[in-house]
Amino acid sequence: MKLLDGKAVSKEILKKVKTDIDHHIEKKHLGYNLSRPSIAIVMVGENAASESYVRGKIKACDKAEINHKVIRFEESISTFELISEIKKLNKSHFDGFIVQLPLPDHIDPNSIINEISAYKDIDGFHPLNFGKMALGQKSMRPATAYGILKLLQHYDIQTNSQHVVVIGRSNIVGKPISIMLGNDFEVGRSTVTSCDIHTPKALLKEESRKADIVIVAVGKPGFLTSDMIKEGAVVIDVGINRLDSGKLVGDCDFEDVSQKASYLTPVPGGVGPMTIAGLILNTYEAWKMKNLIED
Ligand SMILES: Nc1nc2c(c(=O)[nH]1)N[C@@H](CN(C=O)c1ccc(C(=O)N[C@@H](CCC(=O)O)C(=O)O)cc1)CN2
Ligand SMILES: [Mg+2]
Repeated sequence: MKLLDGKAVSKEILKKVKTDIDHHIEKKHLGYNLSRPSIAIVMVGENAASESYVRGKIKACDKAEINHKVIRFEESISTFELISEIKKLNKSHFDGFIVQLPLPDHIDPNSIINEISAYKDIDGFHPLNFGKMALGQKSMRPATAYGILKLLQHYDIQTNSQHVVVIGRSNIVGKPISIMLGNDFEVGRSTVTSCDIHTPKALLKEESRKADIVIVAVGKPGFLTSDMIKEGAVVIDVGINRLDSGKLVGDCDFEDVSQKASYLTPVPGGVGPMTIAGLILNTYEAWKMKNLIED
């Protein structure tokens, strides 16, 4: 079994984004002195896990030399007030921004995401970007799904004509990765089966045991076991679960699944860092779009 080292691949991507930005700035696109990209990260209330992920995003911005600002609001902010802050950010100098999820229970995330300018939506969650992504058009793409594609590509793992089983259908991971792998692109053209936590276990197992690639994103430690995969399957573990002991684990029974899988993402150090790489790639896209830089 080979580990898919998301930490190392992410590092490589950040380095490349930095040098690509340097290159555009040195070239003085259209005769202008371009400023480096700058982004804002909106955080509402307090959430220890979100704090940790945002620290990761800040570190990544520093590595790629992307300017960043964290904007914090009280847990008690109303939907209306938050939307008015989003409208300000839409008109701001920032090339892009995100609203860190989850939001407090009294705020419907869709009502916020729908207000973000699609041009500044570096999470790729706005319906316009999601729709473009689904249609196979150029767009900002949901970062985790984008990161997974980059990881598969880095390790030369074929997706063409492969049977992929995705377990989980969240808007931020399961749904977009199912669509992207089903699209008609080189990293795509898969036969995708979409399952979730409600799929009867016997049916799920019947499907997942046929899969060349299993992507699990259900948020349940130990959910995927070796009897649910075929020998040599590629397993992408999107789960990030903190046990009472403080240990971070994914959705796979790691020891068990590693006996049978050909490739497996560790947790931590697998998909998590690739999510951040996806965000940085989207930032670079948004910056190029704003400055009319073509590829
Ligand atoms: N606005 C968004 N909110 C959320 C997203 C998102 O893409 N946009 N995704 C997740 C959380 N997430 C990014 O925000 C995220 C999760 C995990 C990691 C990561 O690097 N994990 C590390 C471990 C980190 C730790 O020790 O706590 C790893 O797996 O190695 C990065 C980003 C939900 N919200
Ligand atoms: Mg097959």
